[in-house]
Amino acid sequence: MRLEVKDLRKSYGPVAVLKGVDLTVKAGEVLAFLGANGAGKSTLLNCVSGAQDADAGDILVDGASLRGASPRQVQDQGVAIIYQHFQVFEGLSVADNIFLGHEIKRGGRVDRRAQNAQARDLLARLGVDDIDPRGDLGALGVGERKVVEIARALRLKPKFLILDEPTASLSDKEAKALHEVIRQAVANDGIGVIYVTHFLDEIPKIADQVTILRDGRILWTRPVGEVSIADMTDAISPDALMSGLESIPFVADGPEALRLSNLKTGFVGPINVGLHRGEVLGIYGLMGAGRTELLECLSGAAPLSGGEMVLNGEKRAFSSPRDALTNGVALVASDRKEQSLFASFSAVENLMVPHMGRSPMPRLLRSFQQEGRGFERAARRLNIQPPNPRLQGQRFSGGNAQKIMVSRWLLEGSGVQLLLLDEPTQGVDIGARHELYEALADVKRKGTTIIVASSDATEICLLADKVMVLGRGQQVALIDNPHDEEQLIELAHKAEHSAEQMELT
Ligand SMILES: Nc1ncnc2c1ncn2[C@@H]1O[C@H](COP(=O)(O)OP(=O)(O)OP(=O)(O)O)[C@@H](O)[C@H]1O
Repeated sequence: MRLEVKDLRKSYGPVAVLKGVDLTVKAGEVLAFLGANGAGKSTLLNCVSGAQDADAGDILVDGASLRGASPRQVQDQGVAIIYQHFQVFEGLSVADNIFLGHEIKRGGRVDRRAQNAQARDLLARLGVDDIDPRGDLGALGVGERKVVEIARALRLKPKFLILDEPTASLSDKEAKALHEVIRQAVANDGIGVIYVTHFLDEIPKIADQVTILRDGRILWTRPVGEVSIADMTDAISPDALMSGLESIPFVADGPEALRLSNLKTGFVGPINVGLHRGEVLGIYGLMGAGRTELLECLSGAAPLSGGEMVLNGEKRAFSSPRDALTNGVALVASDRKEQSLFASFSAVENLMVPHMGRSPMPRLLRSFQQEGRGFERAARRLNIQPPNPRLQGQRFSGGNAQKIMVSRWLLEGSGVQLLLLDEPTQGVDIGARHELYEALADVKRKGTTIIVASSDATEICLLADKVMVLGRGQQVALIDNPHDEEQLIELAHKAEHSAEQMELT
């Protein structure tokens, strides 16, 4: 049994994105599907899943064509897709999520007992026995939520499963558990998997074959045992700057730029930390630990409910992100397509957001030429594709949208003194990730204080001068010059676990 993509082509207006793609996945095989931001991966997945129509070519499952099929028909033909953005719902039980849209009914009513029993069996087949099908999905961590999505997909007994960046916001430990679940699914049911990721380290752990999509065409497909991480990096991003990635030493100079004393917001706190100009604080914790909530409070998007924040010697509590921005504090949110990117604004307008409210000149009189040059510089620096300043924000691929969001605050004259970044490299390809680290190092050198939250312990150790570990809203550790990734992972998991125990007792 095989899923075949044959000479698939797709253009958006005059821009050809897929230029004749051929791809084969066999039953019982995991194919890692890799490519730089904007290479066309999502476009291909959307054509396969029926979400978009290809212009030419074919998609075959066991010889039967899927061209022109609706997403429902594609699902009925045995192809399931799990998107990066979660499509499970809090407020519903795990079993209700698994059976959503396909409820088991008895006498016209949902048979919860049968659903719970079948959900338990499904999870057990994946080697998972610690998720209660009756429990609310809201109580689960992100790794477990992904497992629930996989169980839901497998309930329809697909022949092929497509996973789009499934580990994007998972800790290393959660990713490992998810790999095990996928391996079980492949071993039990012989399904074929297409696995899209930007984390090259996980490829040898999960994939059998590796395919590289570059610029709308397949560059090569090879067995995983025959390629190194360097081969993959080079194929994805030939110009990537891979050497010289080192932490930049930080020397405290002058008074503190930021002091948080017993700060509380929602379930988070008390938080205590002091930072200087040019110092980088990493916030490490599992999803749900309170990282985003803390950043939102500092950026004026969520209220401060206790303690205080002192910025450059003045006590502050921002009433809105705009208020924060006026005072030199900016946040790049993790869900940029939802929260930060203006979908209908052009790329250059998105980039110029920090300057808009401040420019004394009316919009029409501002220098388009200057803005264009700013965009050109940012596009060159982070390889924003396509480098078209007039393209609407919503037309950029996920990773390129992220590059635009971060670039906003890296431009000269953005006036930012405290830069808050939530998962800044999520969805960003290997080459651009390194460019982004370099760009942040520049910002740091110029004296901007940075707080960066990430679920990637390696990234935290590389960027941060100091790391705060959060677990269920509590500050569980503050470590200077972090270098031990395992220690961070252990601390975060332990904090989560002991909080769970405390709740149970
Ligand atoms: N609706 C659209 N209109 C115009 N161009 C589009 C549209 N959707 C995508 N594109 C362009 O198609 C190209 C491929 O995008 P796609 O999302 O498939 O890339 P990707 O490989 O999934 O990238 P990423 O790793 O960043 O998610 C990009 O250059 C993008 O700007």
